[in-house]
Amino acid sequence: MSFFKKLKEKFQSTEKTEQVSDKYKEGLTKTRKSFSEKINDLVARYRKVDEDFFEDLEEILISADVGVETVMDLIDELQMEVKRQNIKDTNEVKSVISEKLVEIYQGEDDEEIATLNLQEDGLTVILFVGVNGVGKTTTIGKLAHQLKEQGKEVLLAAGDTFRAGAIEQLNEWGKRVDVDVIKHSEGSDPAAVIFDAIQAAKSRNADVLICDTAGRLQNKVNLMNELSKIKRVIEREVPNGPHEVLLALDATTGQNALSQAKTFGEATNVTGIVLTKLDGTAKGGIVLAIRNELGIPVKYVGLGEQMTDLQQFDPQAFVYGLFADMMEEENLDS
Ligand SMILES: Nc1nc2c(ncn2[C@@H]2O[C@H](COP(=O)(O)OP(=O)(O)OP(=O)(O)O)[C@@H](O)[C@H]2O)c(=O)[nH]1
Repeated sequence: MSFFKKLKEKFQSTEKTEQVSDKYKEGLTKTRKSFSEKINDLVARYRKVDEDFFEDLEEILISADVGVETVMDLIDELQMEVKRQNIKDTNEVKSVISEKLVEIYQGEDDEEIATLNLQEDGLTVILFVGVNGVGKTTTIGKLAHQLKEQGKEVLLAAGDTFRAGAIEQLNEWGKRVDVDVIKHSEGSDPAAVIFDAIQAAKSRNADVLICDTAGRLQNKVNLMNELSKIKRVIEREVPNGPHEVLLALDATTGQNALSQAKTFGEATNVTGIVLTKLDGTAKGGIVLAIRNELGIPVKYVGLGEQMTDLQQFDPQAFVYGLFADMMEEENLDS
C-alpha cells in the first residue's frame, strides 16, 4: 500500500483522527501551499527521476527550512528507495518523499508521538524556558487548559519576574483557563516563586505545576545561573523533578530558532521543544531540522491562536498536513 493511502486511511478513519488531521491541515496551509506548488512543478518539469530531479528537490527542501544535514540524509534515503523500488515516474516519488520524511523524523524511535513525562502518582513539575515573545505564556495557558480538560489539577508559577508585565499576562491566562497562579512581585527572586509554588502545589495535592521563566538570552551567564538555581530548588523539593524542561521556539524565526535552542541546551537540559506559530510560516520544515540537528523531540506545535490549536506533535499528521492536497488529487484506490 502506498504511504499516501496509509496516511489517508489513518487520518480519515475516525472523528478523532480527522479532527487532528484537520488541525494540521489548516495550521500548515502556508507551508503546504508553497511546498505543494514547488513539488508539483518539479514533478511536471521532470518526467524521469534523475540526478537533476534530486538536485532541484534538494533546493525545495532547503528553502522550506528542513535543514541542510536533514535534507542530505533525506535525499540519500530517497535515492536508495527509488532504486530499490525501481521507480521511474516522478509522480510516484511524492508518496515516497512523504514516507521518508516521517522516517527521518522518527529515526530509531519506536514511539510515534513524544508524550509528556507525567507522573502517575504525585506532582509533575514542568519548566518552560524560551526567549521573550516566542509565545511561551500563551502556550503555558493552552497546555494548562488541556491538562485541566484531562481532569488534572493544575497550578501555574509566575517565574518570569524579569520582564515587565509577564506576571500579569500569566495571571490573565490563569483566569481565562480557571487555574491558580502563584506569583511574587516584579523583580523578585524567581527561585523563591518556584519554591512557594511547589509548597502550594503539594498542600493542594495538585497533579501538575507549570513554571514560567524569564528568557534572558542576551546574558547567558545570568540565564544559566537563574535556571540552575530554579532547578536546584525543584530537585530538592520534588523527587525526580523537573520532569520536563520544555523550550518554546517560534517557528517563524527559522534558523534563528535553532541557534536559540543550542544556547538553551547549553544552559539547561531541555527535554522537549514546543514549536509555536507554525501556522505563521511557509517554512514548516523547521520541525524536521530541529528534531534532527538537535536530537530533541518536538512535543507540541502551535497551529494557531485558539486554545485547541496547541497539538501534540505527530510526525505522520504533520506529513499529512503537508501533502493533503496531493493526496486528495491522486487516485489512491489502485
Ligand atoms: N498564530 C499563532 N500565534 C501564536 C501561537 N502561539 C502564540 N501566538 C501569539 O504570539 C503572540 C506572543 O505570545 P506571548 O505568549 O504573548 O509571548 P510570550 O512568549 O509570552 O512572551 P514571553 O512570556 O516574554 O516569553 C501572541 O499574540 C500569541 O497569541 C501560535 O501557535 N500561532
